[in-house]
Amino acid sequence: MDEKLMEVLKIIAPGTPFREGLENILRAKTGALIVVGDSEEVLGIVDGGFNINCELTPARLYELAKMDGAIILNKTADRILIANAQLVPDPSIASFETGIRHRTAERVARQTGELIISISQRRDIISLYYGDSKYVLEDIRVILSKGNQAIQTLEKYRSVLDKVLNNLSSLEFDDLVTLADVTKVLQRIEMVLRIQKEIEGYICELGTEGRLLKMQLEELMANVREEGVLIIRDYIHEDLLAQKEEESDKLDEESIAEEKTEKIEKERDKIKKKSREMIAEEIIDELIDWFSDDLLSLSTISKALGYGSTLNVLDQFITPRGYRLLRKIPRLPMPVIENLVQTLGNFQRILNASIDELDDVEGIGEVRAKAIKEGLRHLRDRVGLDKYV
Ligand SMILES: Nc1ncnc2c1ncn2[C@@H]1O[C@H](COP(=O)(O)OP(=O)(O)OP(=O)(O)O)[C@@H](O)[C@H]1O
Repeated sequence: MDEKLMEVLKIIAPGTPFREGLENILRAKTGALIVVGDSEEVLGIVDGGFNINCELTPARLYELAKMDGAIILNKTADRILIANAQLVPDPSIASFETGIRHRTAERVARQTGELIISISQRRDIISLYYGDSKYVLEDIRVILSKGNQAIQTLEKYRSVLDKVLNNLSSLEFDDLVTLADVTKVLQRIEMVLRIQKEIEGYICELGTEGRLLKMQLEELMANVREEGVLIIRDYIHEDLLAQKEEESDKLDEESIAEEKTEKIEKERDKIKKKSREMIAEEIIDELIDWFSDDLLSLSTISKALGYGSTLNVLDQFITPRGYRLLRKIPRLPMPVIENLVQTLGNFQRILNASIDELDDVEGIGEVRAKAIKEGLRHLRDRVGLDKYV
């Protein structure tokens, strides 16, 4: 579902007075033609009508729809501005609709870029026209049942994802991860994110009726994206990271003056740390976009991480930097994790470091060093236990 449609659906979501008015018109079978927006383009093609300028209530909208002609609302659809208006769009604009009402709606949408709603008198449907697009509203019950089905699918996918994530953790502790393991987990994460997008579309269309679905979705999606981003940060190839950092550095140079004052250097450091996170975020979004046509293949994912895409590349062993597992240790802030990874290099070295070695890292004192050791031990035990659940 595209962003524009999401916006449009929010305006007429169930629970709003506007939607209630539309449903009343639909039931009464009077038909209607409603323009949402009073831009100059719209006013330029309005002929006649009564100026009303009152707050939109379901009853008022319903009563006014009994009159011939179109109703013009403000952009946020909470005021009725004009009723009984004749719309005169440019007749040379192509329209593929048959009835005059729908033809007018399509033409006005194309000409003005506003949202036009047409309710058919004979057929029980509400059609939305925005720009060059058209969307026919479905019955809420149908969308609810689609949404519930999607949630059930998501539940299954999520439980498989939890297993593969735990399996990855276990391999990471044993230093036995291959690129294939990493790409399989990312593939699973992308599947889950894709279903999430679909359900968000339903929630948007359902308005207040989608509350329960929204709560279920939030619970099921807890941490999924974050885990994906951390996995990418753990495994993105050094060369790709360096290349992407160089690209974003160039952009920064344009925005930060060239003076080498200490403050600016610090600022730069902050941007650099932030940009690493952003690089991972970008990759995860890229993967969702690619995913829309096809099941994302493991070699495509490995390529996105900066490794080759040949088959045997997937068999190679790789060691994570450690962001994801370290993030699970309570009260260990991200800047400290960043220092750990920068100083010690990778997860195995962090795992096997002595208290003294950990103590030497910036931001870590003896107490914290012990807490890290303890945290990693707990985590390892938990990962081992979860393997058998
Ligand atoms: N240019 C227009 N400006 C304002 N209102 C219009 C315009 N064209 C049609 N309408 C409204 O649409 C009503 C129905 O027109 P018509 O029966 O030709 O449409 P239709 O597309 O067949 O719609 P339906 O599916 O509801 O029958 C008109 O009575 C009028 O209120």
